Amino acid sequence: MEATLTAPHVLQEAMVEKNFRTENLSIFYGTYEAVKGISLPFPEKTVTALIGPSGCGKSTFLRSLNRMNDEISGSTTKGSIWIDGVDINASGTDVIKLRQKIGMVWQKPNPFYKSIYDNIAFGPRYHGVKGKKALDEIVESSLRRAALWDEVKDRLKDSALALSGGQQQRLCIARALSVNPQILLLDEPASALDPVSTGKIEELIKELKEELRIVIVTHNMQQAARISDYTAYFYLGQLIEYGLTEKVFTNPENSMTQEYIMGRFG
Ligand SMILES: Nc1ncnc2c1ncn2[C@@H]1O[C@H](COP(=O)(O)OP(=O)(O)OP(=O)(O)O)[C@@H](O)[C@H]1O
Repeated sequence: MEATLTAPHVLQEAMVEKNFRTENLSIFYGTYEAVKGISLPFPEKTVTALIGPSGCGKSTFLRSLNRMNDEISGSTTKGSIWIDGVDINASGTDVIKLRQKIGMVWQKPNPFYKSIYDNIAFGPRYHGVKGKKALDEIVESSLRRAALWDEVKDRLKDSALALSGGQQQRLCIARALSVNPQILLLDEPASALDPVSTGKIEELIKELKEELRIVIVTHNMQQAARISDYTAYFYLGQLIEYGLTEKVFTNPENSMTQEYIMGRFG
């Protein structure tokens, strides 16, 4: 397999990107190596799309970036994830603080069984924010940043479960934003949504990247092409190709990437 074709070049970029990158990251389930020695940079103010056929390790890789994979029994990790000069895979990492810095939104909207307000206030309260005024401000600014404020400002005490699927997903993004993360991990955030809601999420991603780094797993090639700056193509746990999205989609270096993008397999 030509899988390592672009690896040296990626490694170089990963070394230049100091603040957020992986280095030879491997992730195992028992003895099965689901992610194989991947080095990837995530530059500031960019969206990086992770694409590839089902089972190639995209979600496993994404989850490892804020150590959510630790929660899966039998999962182990080798290699490094550098954030602000610190390897978060090292022992002694405060994972609660880490997940404050690196928020995650899942495929299926998962609001808490609480009011809209309390969904957003939950994280800040947990991290010690007290007082109605301070919380009110965070709730409003988070909902505004997630482009949901106008739709919910008159019903903040209603259950979050009364919102539509698309609204619930924007609520989950607002909840992630409420603790001021530097990085947002999105695992197929629009795959359960209708085209209008999907469009809103995509617009939101484009706006949010002005403030933070975003890594998104998507099966939707048009979506990856529309919203990402960089694309990484995974196959069987390996990084086959990485580069500027425009280049990967119009002139990929690897024939496997081309086949996948053209919809010939996967
Ligand atoms: N909890 C787990 N226990 C054991 N193996 C797992 C677990 N989760 C994932 N795997 C395996 O690891 C490999 C990568 O799975 P992963 O879900 O990361 O792929 P993916 O590219 O995100 O797939 P999809 O696009 O279908 O979501 C697969 O072979 C999968 O079966």
